[in-house]
Amino acid sequence: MQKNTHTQQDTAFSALLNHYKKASLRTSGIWLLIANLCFVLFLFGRDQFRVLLDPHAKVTFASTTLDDLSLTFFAFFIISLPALRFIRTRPPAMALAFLVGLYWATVFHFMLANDAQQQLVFPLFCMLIFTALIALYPTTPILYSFVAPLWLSLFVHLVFLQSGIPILQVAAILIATALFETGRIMLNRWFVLSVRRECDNKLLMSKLDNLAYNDPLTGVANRRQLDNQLEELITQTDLQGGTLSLIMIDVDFFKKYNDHYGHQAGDSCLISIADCFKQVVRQPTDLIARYGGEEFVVLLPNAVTSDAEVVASRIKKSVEKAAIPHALSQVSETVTVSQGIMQWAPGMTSLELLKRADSALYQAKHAGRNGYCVGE
Ligand SMILES: Nc1nc2c(ncn2[C@@H]2O[C@H](COP(=O)(O)OP(=O)(O)OP(=O)(O)O)[C@@H](O)[C@H]2O)c(=O)[nH]1
Repeated sequence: MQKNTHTQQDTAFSALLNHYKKASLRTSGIWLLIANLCFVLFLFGRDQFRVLLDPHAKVTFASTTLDDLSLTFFAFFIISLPALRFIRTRPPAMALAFLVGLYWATVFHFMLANDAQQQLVFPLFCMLIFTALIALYPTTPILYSFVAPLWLSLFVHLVFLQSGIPILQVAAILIATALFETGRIMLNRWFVLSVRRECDNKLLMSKLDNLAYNDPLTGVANRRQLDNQLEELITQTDLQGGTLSLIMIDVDFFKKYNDHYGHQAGDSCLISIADCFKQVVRQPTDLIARYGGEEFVVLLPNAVTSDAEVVASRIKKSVEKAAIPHALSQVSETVTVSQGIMQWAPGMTSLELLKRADSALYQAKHAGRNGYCVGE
C-alpha cells in the first residue's frame, strides 16, 4: 500500500517536472533565440564597433562568407519563427539547438582563421554558453545539443589545427566549461528541488482537502461538504430553474448492532453500507454524505420525487444484497435501512429541506423500517 503511494507520488512528481521543463523551454527558448539573433547582429557590426572604440584602429573588413552565413542564419530564423510554437517534443528542440550551435561553430571556424577577429571568439563563446545555460538548464539534453558543436569546434581548432597548442586559450576554455557545468548542476538541483516542493505542497493540500471535506471512515462527503454543496445547489436551482431532491437514510437498529457485534464491526458495517450507496447513485453529479453517526444523505440534482424513489428502491435492494447479518434486527435477518425523501420547492431553505426529509425518515421508521417515505 505504502509502495503504491510512493509510486503514485513519483508519477505525479515526474509529470509535474516534465510540465515545468516544457513551460520553461517555451519561454526561455524564445529568449535564447532572440539573444542569438542579437549576437548575429553584433557580428554584422563588429568592425564598426571597433572603430567606435578606437578611431585609429586598423579595420579589416570581415570575410563575406561569414556575413553571408550570418545573413542566412538570420533570415532562416526570422522565417521559421512562427513554426517554433509547433516544437513541443524534445527531439525537434534538440535538432534546432544543434543547428544553431552548428552555425556558431562555423562562425568560430571563420573567425579563428582571421587574425583580426580571433580575440572575439572567447568572449562570444562565453556569452553564448552562459546565455544558453540560463535558458536551458532544466533541459540538459537540449542545452548540450547547443553547446557541444561550439565546444568541439574550439577544441578541435585549438588542439589539432594550430601549429602548437595555445595552452592559455585551452585553459581559459576549460575553466569556462567547468564553470558552465558546475553552474548547470547547481541550477538543475534548485529547479528539481522547487518542483519537488510544489509537488509535496499539492499533495498536502489534497490531503487536507480530503480531510476537510470527506468522512475518514466511509470516504463519502462529510457534513461540511454536504452543507456547502446543498447551499450551492439550492441557489443554482433557484436561479436557473430545475429540480433537486434529497434522501435521508438511517441504518435500522444500529444501536443493537453495535451492542451485539461490537463498535468495530459497527464501523465496518457503515463502510459496507456507504459502498452500497456508491454503487447505486449517478456519480459524480449526485452526492453521498455522512450526515452524522449512522445517518447518510444522498443529494440528487435534477431529480424529482419519482426519480428519488427509484434511487431509494435501488439503495434498499443494494443493502439487501450486501446481506450483512443482524441478529437483533426486528425487521430482517440482515442489516436494513429506512429512508426519507424530500423534493426541494422554491423558497425552501437547506435547513427546511433537511428537516422535512428527516420527518419523512421518521415516518418510514414508524411504518415498520426497511422502506422509504416521501415528505411533504
Ligand atoms: N460503530 C459505530 N457506531 C456509530 C457511529 N456513529 C453512531 N453510531 C451508533 O449508532 C447508534 C444509533 O442508534 P439510534 O440512534 O438509537 O438508532 P438505531 O439503533 O439505529 O435505531 P433506529 O434508528 O430507530 O432503527 C448509536 O448506538 C451510536 O453509538 C460510528 O461511527 N460507528
